[in-house]
This record gives sequence, C-alpha cells and structure tokens, in this order.
Amino acid sequence: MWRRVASLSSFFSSSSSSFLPQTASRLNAWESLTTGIAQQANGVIVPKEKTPFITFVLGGPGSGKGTQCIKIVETFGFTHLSAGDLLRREIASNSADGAMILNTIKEGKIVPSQVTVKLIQKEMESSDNNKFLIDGFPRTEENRVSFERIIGVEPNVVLFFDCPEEEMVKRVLNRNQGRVDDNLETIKTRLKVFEALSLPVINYYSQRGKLYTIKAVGAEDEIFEQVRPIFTATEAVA
Ligand SMILES: Nc1ncnc2c1ncn2[C@@H]1O[C@H](COP(=O)(O)OP(=O)(O)OP(=O)(O)O)[C@@H](O)[C@H]1O
Ligand SMILES: O=c1ccn([C@@H]2O[C@H](COP(=O)(O)O)[C@@H](O)[C@H]2O)c(=O)[nH]1
Ligand SMILES: [Mg+2]
Repeated sequence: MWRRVASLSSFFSSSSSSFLPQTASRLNAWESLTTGIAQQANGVIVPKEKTPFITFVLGGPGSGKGTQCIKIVETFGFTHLSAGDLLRREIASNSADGAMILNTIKEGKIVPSQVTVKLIQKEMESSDNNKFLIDGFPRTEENRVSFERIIGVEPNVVLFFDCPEEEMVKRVLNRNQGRVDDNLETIKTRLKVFEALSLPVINYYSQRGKLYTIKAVGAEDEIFEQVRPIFTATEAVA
C-alpha cells in the first residue's frame, strides 16, 4: 500500500523548512515517490510503505478501456481513475471549469492538461492504494509531459486497446449511457484526435518498452485473458 503521509502538493513548494537541512527539505514529488521517503508538511521525514504502480490505459473511443479496467480492478486490486469520468464529475458539480469541460467534450477535443492532471493528482493523493489504473490519459504528448512534470513519475505499464475504427464507432453508438459525445459527429472528431494526438503517445511508450498492445476485438472475457498475464507477471516481481 502507498501510505500517504502528506499531500503531494506540499512537496511542490520551494520553501524550505528551518528545521531541516536543505537537501531534506527540498524533497520534491519525484524524489518522494521514487525513494519511498515522504516529507510531512511540518518537515518530518517518514518512510512510505511503497512507491506507486501506475498503469496508463489507452485506446480509441469505445475500444473497451473502461470495461477492461473494471475487470483489472476486480482481479488485481487497482484503483481506477478514468480521466473522462473525473472531467464529467467536474461538469456535474458545476465547478468553475465545468462549462469549458462540457464544451470541449461535446466537440471531442482535449481539455487543457493542467485541469486534467490536477484532478488525477487529487485522486492519487487521497487514495490509500498505491496501484493506479489511469484510464483515457494521457491523450496527447502535452498531457504526458504535464503528468510527468506535475506528478513526477512515469507509468510502469501502458496498455493499448487496439480496435478497428468501425467496431469502435458501433460500440460507442450502442453504448446508451447518455454521454454528450456519443454521437456520430463527435465520434468522427474523437477518432481524428486519437490518430493525430494520442497515437504519438502510444508510440512514445512503445519506444520506451512499456507498451502492451491488446487486440480489443472479441468477447470481453477473451480480451481480459490477454490482459491478465501482464499483471500476473508484474505481481510476481513486486
Ligand atoms: N469486447 C467487447 N465487445 C463488444 N462490446 C464491448 C466490448 N467491450 C466493451 N464493449 C462495449 O462497448 C462500449 C464501449 O466500451 P467502453 O466504455 O469500455 O470503452 P472505452 O474505451 O472506455 O470508451 P471511451 O473512450 O469512449 O470512454 C460499451 O457499451 C461496452 O459495454
Ligand atoms: O485526459 C482526458 C480524458 C478525456 N478528455 C475528454 O473527455 C472525453 C471523454 O473521455 P473518455 O476517456 O472517452 O471518457 C474525451 O473525448 C475528451 O474530450 C480529455 O480532454 N482529456
Ligand atoms: Mg471509457
């Protein structure tokens, strides 16, 4: 378990504690997460139980990311953070960014990185778990860089649900969950955005040796059988 002892935000402060030597008081988020050492707001250094294990779950609209995340959570005990769900929650709560987020989602475009990363960061900070499935993010290279800069870590695993466009369109149009972006016009834009902006992120992680491509056609359980060994293998070395 990733036991939080202080808000990650407190690590971003450049101010140093008068009680600690400079090196200790300047522990940033990256150092904290990767060294297993955390610094409380009062400057006290305490060991964390474990560093977080982050999986990015990528794929086009309707490729089955959310569906498979539910199975991964059930089987491997991850905390599921769907970036789209976090954004939709912002709309529902009438937050200051709500109207902007709604318009962006309706158009099938991408919400500014800072907004999305902050929402993810807040969820990670408040979780007792140290295993996160970040679903539908990063969608752009800018998202990726922003996450690495603000959160200070890279993913351990990146899943790519590879699905033909025709199948994705069919699934989205049949989804029936009342989503404002589940219509043909928005899907066309989402597919273009996926190809132009999200595929480069997938290629980046492929080059880093972190990408696992899943053939996302067929029965849900069959697809999960491609996913299962990835996490069984990582559990074995943990
Ligand atoms: N293997 C499958 N075969 C047929 N339908 C599927 C399969 N997996 C998921 N679905 C259905 O397709 C629709 C889209 O799936 P899901 O919501 O998991 O996709 P997603 O990748 O999360 O999409 P989005 O990016 O739009 O959130 C849902 O209605 C889901 O029940
Ligand atoms: O990182 C993100 C994730 C999502 N969005 C916007 O939300 C919709 C829906 O996302 P789903 O993952 O399909 O639920 C997406 O089309 C984007 O408009 C985003 O901007 N950034
Ligand atoms: Mg989804």
